[in-house]
Parts: sequence; C-alpha cells; structure tokens
Amino acid sequence: MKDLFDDIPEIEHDDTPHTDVEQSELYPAEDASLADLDLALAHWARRHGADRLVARAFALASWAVAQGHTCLALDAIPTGLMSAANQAELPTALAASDLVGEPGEVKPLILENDRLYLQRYHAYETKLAERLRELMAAEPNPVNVDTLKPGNGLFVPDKANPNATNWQAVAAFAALRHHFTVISGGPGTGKTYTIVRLLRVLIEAAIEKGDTPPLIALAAPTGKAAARMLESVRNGLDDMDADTNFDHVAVGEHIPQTARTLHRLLGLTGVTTRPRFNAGNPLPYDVVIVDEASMVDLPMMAKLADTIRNDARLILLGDRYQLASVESGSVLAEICANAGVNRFTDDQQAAAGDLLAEPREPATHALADHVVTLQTSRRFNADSTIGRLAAAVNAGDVEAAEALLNAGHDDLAYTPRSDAATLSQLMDRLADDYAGLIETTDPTLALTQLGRQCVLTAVRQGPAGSETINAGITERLARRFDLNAADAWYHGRPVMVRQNDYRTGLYNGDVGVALYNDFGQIRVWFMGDHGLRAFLPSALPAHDSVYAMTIHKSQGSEFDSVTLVLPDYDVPVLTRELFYTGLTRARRRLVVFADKQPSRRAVGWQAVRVSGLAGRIAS
Ligand SMILES: Nc1ncnc2c1ncn2[C@@H]1O[C@H](COP(=O)(O)OP(=O)(O)OP(=O)(O)O)[C@@H](O)[C@H]1O
Repeated sequence: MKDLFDDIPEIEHDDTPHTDVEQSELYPAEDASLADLDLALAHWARRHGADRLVARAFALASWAVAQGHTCLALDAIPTGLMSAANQAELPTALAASDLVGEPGEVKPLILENDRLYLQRYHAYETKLAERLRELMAAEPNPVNVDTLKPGNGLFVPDKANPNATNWQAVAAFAALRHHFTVISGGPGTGKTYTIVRLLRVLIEAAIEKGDTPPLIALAAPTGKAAARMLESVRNGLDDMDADTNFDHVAVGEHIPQTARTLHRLLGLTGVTTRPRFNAGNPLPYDVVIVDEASMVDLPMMAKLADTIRNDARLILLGDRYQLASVESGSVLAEICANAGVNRFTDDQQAAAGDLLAEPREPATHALADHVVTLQTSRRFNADSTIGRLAAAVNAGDVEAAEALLNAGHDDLAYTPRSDAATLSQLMDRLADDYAGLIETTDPTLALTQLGRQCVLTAVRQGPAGSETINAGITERLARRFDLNAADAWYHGRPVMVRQNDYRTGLYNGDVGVALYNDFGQIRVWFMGDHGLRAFLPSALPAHDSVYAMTIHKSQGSEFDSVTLVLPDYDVPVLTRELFYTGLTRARRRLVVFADKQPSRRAVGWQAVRVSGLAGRIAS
C-alpha cells in the first residue's frame, strides 16, 4: 500500500548561488515579517520560472503556514505584504503559472477556491478530511450500550438535575458506536472519567464474549500532557473502584500503564517527517485515545489518522476553546465548530433511547453523532469565579469578564496594572514564595511546590515577559541567599525542558529542580512515571529557568495557583484563546495582572486561522 505522503514531492533545497534575482526586487525592506524560509521558497520559485508576483505568492503561502494558517486566503492578504494593485493581478498570474495547480494536480502550489496552499499542506488537509470521513462512515461491531443508561450505575444522573441528558454517557455511547469520536470539554468536565468508563465497557464486552480485549493506546502531543493523562486515567480507575461490580484487575490489566507522545506513538523520533507507522503499516491498536487534542497540528493529525486501522477507534479528547497548536491548523476547533456538535441523526437518536433526555431535531451534518461536548465542570462549580470568568471569556463577553475581575473573590484577585513597578513588587512577593525551594533539600517537596504554583505570561520577552520575570526572581533570590550570580546551577533552581529527548526520557515541558546532594554535587530532579529521577546538569536537553512560563508552554499543565501576567500594551498573540487557556490552568486560585485595555481587547478578539478542513469534512 502507498504511504499517504509518497506522491508529494518535497521542494528540493537548491544551494546554488542565485545572483539573477535581487532580494529587493521581491521583498522591500519593510517586509520584516517574511522569514528566511519564505524568501528561500520564493527564490526557488523564481529560479523555476515564476514571475515576480507568483514568486511572492510562494513566500506568502509559506508565511501563512508560519502564522498558523494552513493556506493563504487570497482575499485577506495584508496590504503590507502585497499591494492592492498586485493583489488584483495575482489571480491571473497564478492561473498562468506552471508552478500552480488545481486540487488533484502535483504542483508546488495548489489553488482552491481563493485559497492558496503549499502542496504539502493541501495534501495534509484533503487526506485528513478523507480519512476522517472514511472512519466516520464505517460502523464498528455492535456493543451493548445498555450499561450506559441512567440507573445502571456506570454514569450516575446529576443529583441537581436528574432528568437532564448525561453528556458523559452520550459521549461514551458515541465512541462505542463509531470509529471516530471527539469528546470536547473544559477543565474538569470529566473527559477522562468518561474514557475510563468507556474502556471498561469495551473490555468487559470482549471478555464476556470470549474475545481478546482491545489493545489500547493512550497518547498526547507532549510528554507533560501524556504524563498527566496517565495520572488522570489511574485516578479514574481508582474512582471506579467504589463500584462493587467492577473487576479492577480484569479491566485494569488491559488499560495501558504508559501514555506516549504522538511522536513516539507514530515512530517519528528521528529527524524525518515520515512516521514509521502509516497507512501501509498501521498502528496495532484497536483503540487510540489522544488527550489535549487542541494542541495537535494539521500535519500530525493527518499522520495520526492515516495510521488508524479501519476497524480501530480514534477518540480525540480536548478543549475546543484552548489555544491551537503552535504550528499550523486548529484541527480540534474546526471539527467542533460546526452544526454537528451534540447533534444526532435519526438513527442514532433511536439507538440512544433515553440517553438523550428530550427528542432533538435530527441532524444531517457529516460530523453529527461524532462530536460530543461535555457541559458540567466538576472542578469549577457554579460559584467558582474562575469557572465563570472562563465562560465569560469564551463567550467574548467583555463586560461580564470585567465585572468578575473587578468584584474580588476568594479564588480570583485582579490588579488592573502590569507596568514595570507593579511587576517589580510582584517579583518581590514571588521571590518570597520561591525561597522555599532554596531552603529545602527534599526533591519531592520542591517538585510539589512547583506543581502548585506558576506565573504564566502572554509573551516571552519585554517587561511582562517570562524571561524578564524569571530573571527578576532569580536576581532577588541571588541577593537574598548570596548565590553566585555567575553560577547557572544554584540549589533550588527550577528548570523546564524545551525539547523532547528520547535518550533521557525527558520531554518538552517537563519541570525539574536542581538540588545539591550530600557530596556537594548538583543533581536535577524530575518526577517520572516510576518515581524520582536525578540527572547531571550536563545531561539535560535544552532547558530554561521556570518560575514563569508562557501560556503557550503551559498547555497541558495545571497548577493550584496561577498568576497570570498580561502586558500593558497590545501584542498580536493576546487573544481570547490565550486568555482562556492561561486562566483555566488554575485549579483553585487565579491572580491576574492585566491592564484594562489589552485585556478587554483580548476577550473580544478571537484568533482566526484560515483553513479549508471544516468545509472538506462537511462536504
Ligand atoms: N460524573 C461524575 N461524577 C462524579 N465525579 C466526576 C464525574 N465526572 C468527573 N468527575 C470527577 O471530576 C474530576 C475531573 O474529571 P476528569 O479528570 O475526568 O476531567 P477532565 O475533563 O479529564 O479534566 P482535565 O481538564 O483535567 O483534563 C475527577 O476527580 C473526576 O473523578
């Protein structure tokens, strides 16, 4: 069988000097936002016969991907990147170019309905949509869903509202009846709770029939998220222990004791972009569950869907409102942002019976029956200000968000300033908190404190950036404890790993702490699946100090207490999704430092990523 990406040629890198094209001819100096890679692609196009306008379109298509879009919307090119006059001529130039093709053609650029794609991204998008449609079209072997029904013990009706639809049971129902399901929900809405019960039904059904129980894989986009997923699944199994009819041993032994990164799962651990597993060599698992799916970018999701056997189940868990992946695409949000969410076809409504409390208008959308959003957070009850703030931010309700911030509550404190003087006072206070790390010699205590609190920032640099806050706290601690400022490794230094490292088993986002041992040597301690692990500083992959981290880096992590610092000036990254993701990292207490104007703007501004995925899946 052919590999999904076999017929997509890479654009070759050509190192021959190219004096024939003047850089300034293509890119006036003010085009600072175009990166070297964008420029290199345009030069490649020029050398392969593209005129200036088409070469520029190559650069812009590459620029669009770097901005997180999967393609360039021709009707929304910033005039700073291409003049209106050139934009008017662009469609004719593209139509005349040999380097630009239609869908189905093998050309470096593909033009489809005013969207211009680098061919690879067009292929990722079309193949992913095609693969999801294939998975959605097939019906798995029937599993008895009676155990999900209210009163049967597995999904208990909500005491406050016993007659309402139990969306957790409906999510399990959807996943039992389909090969592709998305279970979306905010923090603590019971995504893992649902999955553990769903796996139990699948495993028990197989055991009862005398079949081999399903082979299950748990995976997440980052090592940190994978570790959290595993912990939640273990907790979920323990919770289920309260149920006397449950054979923990029989079920538990078929639930994996590891959760892997997607890179690991697919065998993408080298420098190659081609995974070891693909359509021709699919994953051996019967059920693949991916947590924190909002962080999965388009290329990874396409590769993942490609590896799922036709008779296996792919279940994505995540929060559709969170920040999308740093790379291109916002696959989860696109799948969830359509008329299919919590909507069911006639057929499924009949099968669901009283799982759906009231009859609903039958849905016809391609994703109907496949996407279920969980509604009730167990972490944030109705009185939780963090929960209400999260809802207001999601709804883009600036007034409600502001009222909550200003009202003052036990779980939420707000300072409407984030100027340098205010942040300096904040760093004084934080240095007091983090002094505990320097005073302890116990790695478990130190790591527990680091899991309890964190400062999250919108940006890395500048007065309200994570680098500045990290440096400020380090400086204060160095003064107070008379640390050697030149020594990067001081007792109590918290660090965060910046890249996946399969040699040490340390992953991007893992947090450790440096402590002197009894022999006067520094060791950096991390909590692994099987307990504490210590490393020599020189053995660590790339890392940074981590009193503060960016909200992007915090995805997939949670802390009891979060201090959220937004800059007092506008930055493009400051969007509703960023604010929501940052504030929902807090389990119990949130402290916000944010100037009024930028935070108002963030709540009102939703990030939009140009992509054709939703339309393709629906079509
Ligand atoms: N129906 C329920 N009845 C009782 N407790 C529940 C129910 N659903 C979830 N919980 C509890 O709520 C907590 C959060 O659930 P869970 O970890 O499954 O949520 P999640 O959506 O996976 O959260 P996260 O955002 O952390 O990924 C857990 O302690 C779980 O046991």
